[in-house]
Amino acid sequence: MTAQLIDGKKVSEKCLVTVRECVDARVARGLRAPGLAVVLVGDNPASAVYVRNKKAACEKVGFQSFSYHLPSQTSEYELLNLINELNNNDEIDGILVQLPLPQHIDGQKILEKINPNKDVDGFHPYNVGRLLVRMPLMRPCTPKGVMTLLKEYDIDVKRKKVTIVGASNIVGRPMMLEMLLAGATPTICHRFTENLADEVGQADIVVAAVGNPNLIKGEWIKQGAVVVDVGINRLEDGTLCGDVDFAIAKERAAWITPVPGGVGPMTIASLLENTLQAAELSDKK
Ligand SMILES: NC(=O)C1=CN([C@@H]2O[C@H](COP(=O)(O)OP(=O)(O)OC[C@H]3O[C@@H](n4cnc5c(N)ncnc54)[C@H](OP(=O)(O)O)[C@@H]3O)[C@@H](O)[C@H]2O)C=CC1
Ligand SMILES: Nc1nc(=O)c2c([nH]1)NC[C@@H]1CN(c3ccc(C(=O)N[C@@H](CCC(=O)O)C(=O)O)cc3)C=[N+]21
Ligand SMILES: [Mg+2]
Repeated sequence: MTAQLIDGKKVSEKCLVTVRECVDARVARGLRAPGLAVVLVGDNPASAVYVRNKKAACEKVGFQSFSYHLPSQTSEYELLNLINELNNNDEIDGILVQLPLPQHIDGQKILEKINPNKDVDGFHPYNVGRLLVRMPLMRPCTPKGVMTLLKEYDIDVKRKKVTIVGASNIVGRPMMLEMLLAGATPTICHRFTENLADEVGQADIVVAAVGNPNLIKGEWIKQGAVVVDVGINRLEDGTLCGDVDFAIAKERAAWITPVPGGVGPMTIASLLENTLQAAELSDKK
């Protein structure tokens, strides 16, 4: 079997058109365009690229974007103060603090300072808890993007065995909660999981989110499975690849996401959807 490609770039563009239409309709009704604040601390080159992409996406859909680029020696106190200002700024509907933060700043403390209604990343424990108890509000962007992508290709997750490899707060764990909410039976694997090959081999749907190129061998994939590769790894020659051995996996899977052009663009699309949702929430107040 040769897998069909899941085109995240194409689906993300469709999502952006929908967001754009909603923004135009808001503005026509005399409402503000949604505003997104992106905060970057330090000079991580990868982070700078992502922040640029987010800004460009904001412009495409007609959002107002606010950028804050702070030096790497910014104190935790100064960053908390900035977030306080952004929480109180009525032109700002969404706040995104780019991760990772420098070592001397407690990332969890920063995320908890963000007003949960403006937490468009969905990383605040309040929003994670809402997803856990089946009352999602702001849903973490990458897992939400994966669910949108599967839905767009009519890939039903209900009753399916889903193996998620990687258990981070920003991808693996919320991915598990999304799958559970959608009626799948998720298994989540991490560093201490024994027999990773067996866990992957039993899955109808595999979601890889580790950050280790080719950790997942193509031969592990069950015939006809769906492979969603969240991993983004930059190789020495400058090219990007995922966590799954794509060439072999695609000869076994029914569906597979490429890297780039798979989950990455969907993360940005979800971010814009969440920011629009946050603006709509604040209209009601
Ligand atoms: N496409 C997109 O939009 C996005 C892509 N990414 C990419 O996804 C990948 C994961 O990101 P993120 O979740 O932030 O990464 P983290 O490093 O925070 O988490 C990685 C997870 O993988 C687990 N892990 C590490 N080694 C192994 C192993 N050998 N076997 C099984 N599990 C292992 C870790 O386990 P433990 O918990 O035990 O340490 C951890 O749970 C990265 O490549 C990142 O660039 C991230 C965000 C968005
Ligand atoms: N607060 C916060 N929120 C995040 O959502 C967040 C973060 N911090 N820190 C870093 C990770 C990583 N991440 C990506 C987003 C888009 C692409 C993306 O658009 N990728 C494209 C191309 C990437 C490229 O060409 O470099 C693709 O896969 O096709 C990738 C990775 C969001 N993250
Ligand atoms: Mg994300």
